[in-house]
Amino acid sequence: MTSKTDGNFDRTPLIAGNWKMNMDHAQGIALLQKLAWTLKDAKHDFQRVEVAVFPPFTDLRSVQSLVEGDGLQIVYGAQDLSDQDSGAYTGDISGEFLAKLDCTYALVGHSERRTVHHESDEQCRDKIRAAIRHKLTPMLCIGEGLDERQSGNHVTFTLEQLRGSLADLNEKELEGLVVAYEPVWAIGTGEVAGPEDAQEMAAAIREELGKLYSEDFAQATRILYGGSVKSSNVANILGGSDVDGALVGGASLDAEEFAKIARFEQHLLSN
Ligand SMILES: O=C[C@H](O)COP(=O)(O)O
Repeated sequence: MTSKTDGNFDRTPLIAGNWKMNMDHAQGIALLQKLAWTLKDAKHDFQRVEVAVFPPFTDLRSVQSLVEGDGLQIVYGAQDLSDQDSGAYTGDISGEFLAKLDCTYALVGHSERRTVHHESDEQCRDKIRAAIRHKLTPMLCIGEGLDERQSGNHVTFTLEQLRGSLADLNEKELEGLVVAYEPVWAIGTGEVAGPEDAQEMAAAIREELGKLYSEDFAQATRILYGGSVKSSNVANILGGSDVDGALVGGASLDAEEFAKIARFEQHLLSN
């Protein structure tokens, strides 16, 4: 096991920006251009720390053109996908369409999908299946609400979501899976789980993946933390040995701030 402070990572860290329902396609292009310039100026090594953005569906074609046209190393994904591939599903978006737009990732089961749209673990599992069918890497989001946290039931609750969302899926299909732990009470609220909380849950998730699959799979799977991550707290949060990156909401809408988050190593090394 290597530690982050000696300059080595067990897994390639991933800093992901979820724009949520912000940024039309013109704004999205301006944001992505600024992010790319800022990271280029900082000589960011994308092989060392991967950077991804999750724009709204309507931005994805423009994002694809910019990334391809300018040869950017930033990757991108969709905020959701349908569990179906085509047909009479008004308003839904097929993984097939997302694959045509060269998306790398698809978020599945973000807490805002689970709460606002009442998505169940079973639906999340079907969406993961759909992502896999179209060679999109699923980023499964799980995490407890305030009640579970306050009652001390947060680990049990979150691991149940993990098991429910992965039920019947095998290790081979899930290769590359990313899990994002997002305590709902810390999303967009300014409340941040402490580094110990993030590490506690990431370690529990990894242990559970080891039980469900193999130890190799568990060790290879990246586990991110999400919830009010900023440049001022990212280094602490990512200090935990099982926390492999961040899923960033609000702070990803500011190119300079998000670039600083992606450059978290600078903070780690100066600590
Ligand atoms: O997908 C991102 C998470 O919901 C975190 O959002 P936030 O950074 O605005 O709290």
